Amino acid sequence: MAAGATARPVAAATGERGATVWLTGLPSAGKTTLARAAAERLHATGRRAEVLDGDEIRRFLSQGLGFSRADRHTNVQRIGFVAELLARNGVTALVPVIAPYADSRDAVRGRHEANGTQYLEVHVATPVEVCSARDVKGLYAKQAAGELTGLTGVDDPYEVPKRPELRIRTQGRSVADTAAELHSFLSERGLA
Ligand SMILES: Nc1ncnc2c1ncn2[C@@H]1O[C@H](COP(=O)(O)OS(=O)(=O)O)[C@@H](OP(=O)(O)O)[C@H]1O
Ligand SMILES: Nc1ncnc2c1ncn2[C@@H]1O[C@H](COP(=O)(O)OP(=O)(O)O)[C@@H](O)[C@H]1O
Repeated sequence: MAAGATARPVAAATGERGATVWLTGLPSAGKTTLARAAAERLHATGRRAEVLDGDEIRRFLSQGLGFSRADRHTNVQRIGFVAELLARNGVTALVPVIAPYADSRDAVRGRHEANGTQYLEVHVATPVEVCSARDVKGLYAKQAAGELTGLTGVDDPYEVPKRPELRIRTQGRSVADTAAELHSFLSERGLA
């Protein structure tokens, strides 16, 4: 039997539709906050959801990879592979990972489509000035101090998604407001 062919009936048996929901955006854009809020709301209604946290993945699945273009591509493909496995088994895989290159994101989308698995790209569209002011992990300050180079959106590329399924603006909005927008979007897609 072809690899993967055994997995699909599981989702059918539980009646749950899965999907990969990839939240792409700059560091401190709000990807993790929104992914966790979405998972919490899905869990509260008994839905199966997992957050594939970028930092955790880099610790376990992508240990040793850095932030070169090639390493970021490899990281994104690995995460995409795992997300698709979850999604095809009825789980909503929420992926708050920068994924700065359009061709990397498109390759992940392509594999989902080839497997008939729903893939939704959500651009967490927060301007770099706002991200830099939030600076959750102190990376923007480190870059400004010359202690870090290759920071996405500052001195490393971020290719803005041209046709995401959803673009969420977070500037000047509360987390509750943007989380509600994401939840409504998931509801419209039959995922919540
Ligand atoms: N140089 C550089 N550029 C961008 N990000 C950096 C860098 N160095 C460390 N970090 C931190 O790494 C976190 C995980 O990155 P990702 O795996 O999401 O990135 S990628 O998709 O592989 O580009 C990412 O997490 P988030 O802040 O949650 O986006 C950053 O905090
Ligand atoms: N409307 C909003 N949506 C999401 N995050 C917001 C919003 N407004 C402010 N924030 C804050 O921005 C920060 C985003 O951090 P985080 O979610 O870790 O970003 P990322 O995962 O993209 O690096 C959090 O401290 C969050 O509370």
